Amino acid sequence: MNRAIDAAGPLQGRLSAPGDKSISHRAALLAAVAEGVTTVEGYLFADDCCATLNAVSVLGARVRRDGDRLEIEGTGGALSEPDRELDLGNSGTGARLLAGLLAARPFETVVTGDASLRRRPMSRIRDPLERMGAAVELTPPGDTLPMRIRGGGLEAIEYALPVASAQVKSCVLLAGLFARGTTCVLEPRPCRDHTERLLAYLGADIRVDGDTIELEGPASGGPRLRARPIVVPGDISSAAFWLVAAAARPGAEVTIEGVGLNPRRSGILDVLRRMGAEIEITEREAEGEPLGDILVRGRTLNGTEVAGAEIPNVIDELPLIAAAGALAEGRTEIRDAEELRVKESDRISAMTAHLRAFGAQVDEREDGMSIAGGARLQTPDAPLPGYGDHRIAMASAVLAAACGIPAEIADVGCVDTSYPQFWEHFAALGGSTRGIEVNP
Ligand SMILES: O=C(O)C1=C[C@@H](OP(=O)(O)O)[C@@H](O)[C@H](O)C1
Ligand SMILES: C=C(OP(=O)(O)O)C(=O)O
Repeated sequence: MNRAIDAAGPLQGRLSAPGDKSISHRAALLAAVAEGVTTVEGYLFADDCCATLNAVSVLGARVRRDGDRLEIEGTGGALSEPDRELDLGNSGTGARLLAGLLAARPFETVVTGDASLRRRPMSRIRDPLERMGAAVELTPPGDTLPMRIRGGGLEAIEYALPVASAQVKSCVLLAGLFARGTTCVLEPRPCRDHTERLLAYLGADIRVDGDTIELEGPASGGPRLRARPIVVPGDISSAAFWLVAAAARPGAEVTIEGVGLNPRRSGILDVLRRMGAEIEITEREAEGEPLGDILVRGRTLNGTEVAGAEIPNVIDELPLIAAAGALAEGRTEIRDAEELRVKESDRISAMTAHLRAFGAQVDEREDGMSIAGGARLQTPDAPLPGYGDHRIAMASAVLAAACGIPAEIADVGCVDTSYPQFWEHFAALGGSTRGIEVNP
């Protein structure tokens, strides 16, 4: 299915962001090894997080869904041997975090995923898990999925992350929950800390001091995570689509309610403010992760630079920041973002191609791109490929909405990976889009 975005006026209105994808994965995984029944409100029922739920239920956690509410009866750590391969679909987070839990179990599991996930690098989790004592076999030649893990008998390690990746950090911590001794992880740059927060909330013995995280393994037997209710905030990475669509278009005014404002995730607000966006935040009372409503009024934006320590904070918003750069006056530089090349698609080359199709001038670099703003954007000559990558498809839809010109995005099914209500929300804010059946 393709999607046509019609020319329309500036977006207006308010809506609630869907549940946070990163926190939903962690809620499912930690509840599965906790003692007792965890209730989860606001879980993201999108393809990625449903794949994680499915995996934990195959591993013996009891999962019940009642409307938007989820109940997960934990195994207390004793995940059971699965009777089939675990397919994490498109989800890097699901596959890499789950591997941390499987590394602790004395049986063999095969973890696989869709064609995109089977291209993504997995040696980054194999290396620390093997040092802890698990046997992890990846598929040659690229050390990718399918991955065969045989775990058990883990020893804690001290691990300096070679890449600033919250997935690798979390994988090591989840294994460390079951390892003998104190697991210590050092981050080269701050990346999202939802795992640390949730572990602390569920009673793990975890300490964070600057760039160092220490986690105690079980004193005896299993971990002592105790089920407690989890409320998942709205996903700032999903809210960001509307924030950018509104910020870059004079006349737009959009409020996104209930958005998670974890300081390691909210860099998109800093970037947009640097570009001149008008943003007002109303914080809300919340336990756990900080939360608030975000109001954005549209203006003409200016270019900016995004690099260094800011990159992990905005890693999933970079396609959108590139789109904002094409809409801004002046130059936008994105550097130190080579990780984008190993996401669901090569997001540097995908966004370069899309922005050029809209008429923007872009220099592609190995670790980012340089975008000359101020170009007169136009309708692309042909439907833009979605590259099977939800963020690319949605960022390009937003670019069309923000400049008010028609465009067609191909194969938009990938949007369900993280944001199944995306088109509905687009319409709720006054956008006009149409599904187009494409004959095979
Ligand atoms: O831990 C997480 O939930 C995530 C970490 C990031 O990946 P990396 O750890 O590969 O940087 C991010 O891109 C992904 O969407 C979610
Ligand atoms: C990179 C992403 O997710 P994952 O790594 O979990 O596939 C994303 O959602 O942009």
